[in-house]
Amino acid sequence: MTALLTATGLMKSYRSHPVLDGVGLTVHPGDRLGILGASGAGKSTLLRLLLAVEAPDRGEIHFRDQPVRPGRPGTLAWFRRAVQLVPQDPYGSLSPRMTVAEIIAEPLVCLRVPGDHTARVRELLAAVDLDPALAGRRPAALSGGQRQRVAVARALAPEPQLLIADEPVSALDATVRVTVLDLLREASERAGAALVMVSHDVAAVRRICTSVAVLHQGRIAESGGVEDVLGRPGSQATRDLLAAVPRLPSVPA
Ligand SMILES: Nc1ncnc2c1ncn2[C@@H]1O[C@H](COP(=O)(O)OP(=O)(O)OP(=O)(O)O)[C@@H](O)[C@H]1O
Repeated sequence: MTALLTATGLMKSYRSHPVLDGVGLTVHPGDRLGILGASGAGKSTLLRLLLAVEAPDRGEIHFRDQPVRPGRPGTLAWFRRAVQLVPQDPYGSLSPRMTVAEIIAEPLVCLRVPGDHTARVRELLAAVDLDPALAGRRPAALSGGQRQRVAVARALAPEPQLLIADEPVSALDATVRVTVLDLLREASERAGAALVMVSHDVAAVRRICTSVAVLHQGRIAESGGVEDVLGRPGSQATRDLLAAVPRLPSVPA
């Protein structure tokens, strides 16, 4: 099967301090890959490279065999449509002046998708289990969980092939984390989009991901199927992460 996203030998240093040191990973259609790492492991840096907002010092990223490098505005329009971000903080990431409907339609407007987006917005509200009556509300009138559902709907709007989620539930109350995680899994599955989720939270990765790569001091310490890596950890980095995080209930059958 052709890979969706391939990263090989990614190196990145800031002021001669190496942050990523030869990172490689592959995402196939339908994968849900968790990138796990402690604070400072290089997760956010890797995410910026994968989103092509920053260039690696060395190494390459390909999306469906096409090279991806940040460059002149417009040159990556195809990639900007195919890969969408679900940001970490639903409080900071939604414009307070826009309505829910405007926020969800925003990528379609930015990507100059023609037509009236009302029907698509209604469909996306349903896809993330939000009441259509919320379409005219502004983010301040929503709960944290509802805001993150809006962020997921916005990311799904342009029918992406890959969602990249940056600690998508770390800013939410423990009580809504599980429902938003499950929603992310179900919505990405239904939309046929692969998922890469960056997290320090073993329980979140275990709950919704199919595979995992453990990032430690800028290198992949180990990677593989979620149950293989987290059930039989082969690195101290994974054992330390497992020791640090409380468990969430497992997914109902
Ligand atoms: N733009 C930058 N300039 C200088 N140093 C940076 C920059 N971005 C990241 N770093 C450094 O790179 C290292 C890894 O940071 P990064 O944010 O990628 O880790 P992380 O795994 O996402 O951590 P956290 O979970 O705490 O967000 C840190 O030591 C950080 O200080």
